[in-house]
Amino acid sequence: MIKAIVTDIEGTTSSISFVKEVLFPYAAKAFPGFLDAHWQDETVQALISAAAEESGQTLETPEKASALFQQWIAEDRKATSLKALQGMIWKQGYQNGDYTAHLYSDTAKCLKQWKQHGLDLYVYSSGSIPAQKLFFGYSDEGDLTALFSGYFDTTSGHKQEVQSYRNIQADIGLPAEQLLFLSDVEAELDAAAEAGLRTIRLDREGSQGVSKHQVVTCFNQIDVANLQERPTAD
Ligand SMILES: CSCCC(=O)C(=O)COP(=O)(O)O
Ligand SMILES: [Mg+2]
Repeated sequence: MIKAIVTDIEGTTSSISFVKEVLFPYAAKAFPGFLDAHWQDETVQALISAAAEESGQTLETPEKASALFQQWIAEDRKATSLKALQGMIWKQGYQNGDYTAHLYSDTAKCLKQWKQHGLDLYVYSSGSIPAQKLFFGYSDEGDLTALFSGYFDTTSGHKQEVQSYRNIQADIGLPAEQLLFLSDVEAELDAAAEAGLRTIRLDREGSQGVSKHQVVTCFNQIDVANLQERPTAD
């Protein structure tokens, strides 16, 4: 039996456009001011050092660092340092009421039903864990953080790598075949399946074509009461 669900955010619980057209531009615009104000903070400096190492650049001024992060945002780079800094910047936007996090109309209802059915719920996103908590804490449907038993980000590994799902499975502490991973990205689902997880692809627009995985267009189509485990290969 499936005992826990691990869900992606962008394209799965929530629209890609909210992330790309609201969150990313907000962070890009706020980066220069944020880095000016927090340049001496120990945590920020550690993240700048990580970004300098990853990029091979010397980031000795807030201006140089801002330029790099703005380039990475434009490229949708999933760098852990960028994601941590974005999370810090988005906090202010959520707290000011500049936006709430988009959820598809079925998301909150189904997450609540699945939880009520006895399933443990987890998030796995490239957004940092603090950013994920803000996302579900300030969602269109209010604070949903109580529904989740845990959160995973790129500190568990990148989403298209098999080892990331092995790490997550070990942290959750359930056999891989009792975990269901939901995502809109085929390569993420392939990696999760290779680690032994059950997978379902979300095709929210109904336009993504063929998949090796079960495909649904909304969470309502996932019948958790009848979800079979992935057969174990032996
Ligand atoms: C925590 S919301 C912002 C998500 C984000 O930064 C991102 O890059 C989207 O990644 P996902 O793994 O959810 O597709
Ligand atoms: Mg996604």
